[in-house]
Amino acid sequence: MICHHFAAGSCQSCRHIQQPLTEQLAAKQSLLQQLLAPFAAHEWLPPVSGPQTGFRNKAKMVVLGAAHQPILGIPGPDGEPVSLCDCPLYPTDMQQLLQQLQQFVQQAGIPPYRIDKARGELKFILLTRAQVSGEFMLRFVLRSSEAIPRIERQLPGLLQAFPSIKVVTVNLQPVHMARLEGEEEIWLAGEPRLREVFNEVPLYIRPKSFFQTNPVVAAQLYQSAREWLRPIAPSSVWDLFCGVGGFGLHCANGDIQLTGIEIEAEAIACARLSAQQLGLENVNFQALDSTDFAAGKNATEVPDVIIVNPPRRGIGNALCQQLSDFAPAYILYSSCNPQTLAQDLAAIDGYCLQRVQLFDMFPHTDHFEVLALLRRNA
Ligand SMILES: C[S@@+](CC[C@H](N)C(=O)[O-])C[C@H]1O[C@@H](n2cnc3c(N)ncnc32)[C@H](O)[C@@H]1O
Ligand code: SF4
Repeated sequence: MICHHFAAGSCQSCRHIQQPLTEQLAAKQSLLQQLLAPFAAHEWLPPVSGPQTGFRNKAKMVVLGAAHQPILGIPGPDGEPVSLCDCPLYPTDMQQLLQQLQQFVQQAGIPPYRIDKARGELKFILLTRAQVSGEFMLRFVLRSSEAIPRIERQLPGLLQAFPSIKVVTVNLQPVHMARLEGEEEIWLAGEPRLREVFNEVPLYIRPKSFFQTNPVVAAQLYQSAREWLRPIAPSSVWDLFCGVGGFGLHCANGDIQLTGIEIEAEAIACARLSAQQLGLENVNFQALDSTDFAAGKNATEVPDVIIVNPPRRGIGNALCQQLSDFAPAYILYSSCNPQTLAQDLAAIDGYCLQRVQLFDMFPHTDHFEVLALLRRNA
């Protein structure tokens, strides 16, 4: 695939973009097979991939340049700002809105934050798109509340030009060089959350909750989890690191007792709303640390299936030990990091690797998602 930013050397985020997708997939599959070789999987399903372009639903733009000429993108290799509003990973309507937002910042006269001088106001613009509707959630990450009146003055014009913007917030990040977002989120306009739908399951995106960034592939991942668990017919399921509930809600039906555990309270609020809309009553979503939750349970409370979908660091030794002790009939592990997946599999005792499938959630990069089903040894 061609990306003129990559070809010019101004953005190198997609290391493999010039390689055909089939070759990229073959390399990922081969690495995964190598890492999981010690576990002798019974069944390897073929990799799942989605479109090569326009697949990403989330843009995190650094705001660079000056107030009279802001640029949304990244600092280039020579330190000069590079506008990534036309990055081909985003759908066309999202690219158009990013262009418009670049103008919006200029018209509102909001000075971009300068890391070198620790001066200015606007640090990032975060834009998320719902695939089902083409609606957007727009967030401004600011150093302070000083620029909010300027945003509010220009906002009605923007919302009129782009009625598909449904949620607008400001996130305050007063700390210099700190992580992307701060604690405080201020709602400016529209609705409290963005609605997405995968496989007829409503899912909600709120400012601070994690959401999968490749909707086409994520929908297939959740659907596969649902299909893999169907013949097992569990009566109870835990979904640990559940986020807004995608895995658990896909597997739930009126008969399954579902418990979802996630550290972010906003994500749990979304999961509860989805469950309510699906009319599911046997569900219990709680904002807790997964390891602490498991530590508070005893062997009589263990479900038939435990789903885990941790961040890149994996589930860690303590939770691996707890899973080994609990010994549920099945563990369904969805991982975005095959290295920590392999470490965790080695630390879980008493299981065989029944099925594995690669989901190419992050084309053109080294990253991918893996779904692995573990069955308790007889
Ligand atoms: C890879 S995301 C998966 C989310 C969800 N399963 C999905 O499909 O969207 C990992 C999630 O784990 C949550 N998380 C991180 N550390 C956690 C912890 N110690 N206990 C529970 N959840 C945690 C994050 O907030 C994030 O939502
Ligand atoms: S992130 Fe976008 S602009 Fe950068 S290399 Fe990838 S496709 Fe090109």
